[in-house]
Amino acid sequence: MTTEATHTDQRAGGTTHAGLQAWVDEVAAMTTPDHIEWVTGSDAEWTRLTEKLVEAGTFVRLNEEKKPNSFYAASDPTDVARVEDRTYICSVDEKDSGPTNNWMDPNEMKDLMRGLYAGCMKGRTMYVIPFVMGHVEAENPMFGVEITDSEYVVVSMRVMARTGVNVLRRIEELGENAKYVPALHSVGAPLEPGQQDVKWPCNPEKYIVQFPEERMIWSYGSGYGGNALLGKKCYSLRIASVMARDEGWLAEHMLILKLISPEQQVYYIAAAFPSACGKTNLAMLAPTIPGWKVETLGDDIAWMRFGEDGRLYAVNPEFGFFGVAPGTNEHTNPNAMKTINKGNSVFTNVALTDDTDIWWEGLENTPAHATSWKGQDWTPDSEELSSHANSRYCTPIEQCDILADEYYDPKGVPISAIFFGGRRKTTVPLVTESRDWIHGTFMGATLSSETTAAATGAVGVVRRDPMAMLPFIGYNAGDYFQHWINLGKDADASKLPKIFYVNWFRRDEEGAFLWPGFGENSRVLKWAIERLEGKAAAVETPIGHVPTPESLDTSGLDMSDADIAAALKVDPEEWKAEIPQIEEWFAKFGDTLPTQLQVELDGLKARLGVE
Ligand SMILES: Nc1nc2c(ncn2[C@@H]2O[C@H](COP(=O)(O)OP(=O)(O)OP(=O)(O)O)[C@@H](O)[C@H]2O)c(=O)[nH]1
Ligand SMILES: O=C([O-])CC(=O)C(=O)O
Ligand SMILES: [Mn+2]
Repeated sequence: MTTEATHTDQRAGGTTHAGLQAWVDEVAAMTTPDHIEWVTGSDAEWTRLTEKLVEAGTFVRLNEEKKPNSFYAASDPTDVARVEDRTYICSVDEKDSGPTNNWMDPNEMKDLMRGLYAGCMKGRTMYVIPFVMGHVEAENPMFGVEITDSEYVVVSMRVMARTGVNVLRRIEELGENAKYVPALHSVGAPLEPGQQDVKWPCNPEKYIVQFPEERMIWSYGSGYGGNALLGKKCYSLRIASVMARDEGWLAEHMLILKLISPEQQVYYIAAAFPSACGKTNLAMLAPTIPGWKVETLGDDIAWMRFGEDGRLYAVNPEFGFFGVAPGTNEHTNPNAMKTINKGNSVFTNVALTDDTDIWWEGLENTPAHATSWKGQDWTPDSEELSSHANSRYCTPIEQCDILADEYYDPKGVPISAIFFGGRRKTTVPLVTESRDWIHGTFMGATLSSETTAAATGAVGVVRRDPMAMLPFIGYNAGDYFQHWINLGKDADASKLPKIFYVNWFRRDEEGAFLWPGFGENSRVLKWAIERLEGKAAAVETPIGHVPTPESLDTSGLDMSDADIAAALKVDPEEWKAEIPQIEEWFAKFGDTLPTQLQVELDGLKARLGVE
């Protein structure tokens, strides 16, 4: 045997876990890759794969001085965001996918996709990525194995999840008792012998499919973000939400932050905002109010279980940040900037500067010339944007200077407050406190937001996005609401997190944001904490408790009293206009809508004086 062949054999790897090996063999027989590699997670492997991506033109190595060990990628212009209309929950019973998900019979879907998968990895390498969401030392480690034919995915998965040989060894130790989510991914672009590859292989036909009963994921056609990094939305939200329903916990689209008061009191807060509505920014907040400090635990996903003390504990299952690039800068998110400047990151669909650094709209030091994400010359006078609105940085969480030590605790942190928030130009005030858990669940269930570029489709359209989970609930959303209510009912009410509804995005008549946001959002965190402590005043309104102008700390804030009042305003007329939309939304659920939510709606109508 030649040295080269030995080397290849080592890479080929394999596992002593019979079930896993059988699945890998079955997928290989179906997709017919040229090679199979078991991903180890070693540095040498990272170097080899990133070099391969550079050679293929998918990656450009960035300036070592500015972004060490970092890469720029531009995707195919048709493959830039999650594809919600191509995302399916293939439960056995259609009813279980509910009115908010696409559904197809699981057997029909498998037949269809087997047709697509047949030979789809021809000419490519099939990578097997053992990973764990959360801690490998957790009581029930949440394993997954992603099979993919994309090196970009392998490299990104290494940043976003704990991957590699240590995880595989743990799966093998647990043997057939090890539960793992099989997650199959292909870009759907086989290569004929001698055929030149493109920089960003993908297929115009895309399917992002969850099989909830089997805890299994099949993804085809896309190489980007939540479509392809299957540990993230597909597993940690869609599949995990089904596990959570069955086992009595919550898998949520939430950041987790640690707030430290000037008196050194510590509070943990979780917050759910729809995609591209401010989770990463709030998670890494640099408070503008003196003496307050924020540390980060997570920016996108929270798994929450009740602890023995009756409190709700949250862990972040991820290992990196997949953050929206545009708008990120030294002012809005200095902590993200520090994190990415340490390197070891992948930047997708941003602009490439002439000194091989990256740039995007909103970043400081606008270059006189750059190459846009579409590969075109770009100058500040260009009509087109340099970066796609859903361009992203993918960066290791451990590089974040303000990462809280508790991130490493598999038990998680006890949550004191949950924020729901959306992007609304009108109607929704800066912050509203719910009366109790059920009212808070109602706020979450009726959460609305303007659509963003994080998913394909129209941007800026107001839609209901319950708990910021509309694209991520892996089952019937009516049952999901009931699950939230049940968890509250079974808990000690005094230990439940308090629920708040926030909106950083209200506009004035000229269309400008009323609230400065970002670091100033610390003022809202402070008010919420003072409400928990019984220290801050509030006005009772038909929709809940909002701050009195005096109770919100506005010292040093450059904002007129009129603007503060406008940001906090509850306008009954605007809310009356909201009612038919909520009714239409609730009507979708038929008899799966929990009666408690109907009671909440009736109460709101009565308080607003709506018939
Ligand atoms: N006006 C305003 N914009 C904000 C604020 N916070 C975030 N944004 C902007 O909202 C966009 C998305 O913010 P992110 O924090 O990345 O959103 P996210 O919720 O983490 O998004 P996903 O990663 O898609 O789940 C960025 O362009 C931010 O600049 C805020 O307080 N005020
Ligand atoms: O999943 C993705 O592609 C990015 C993300 O966090 C979201 O859209 O919420
Ligand atoms: Mn997200």
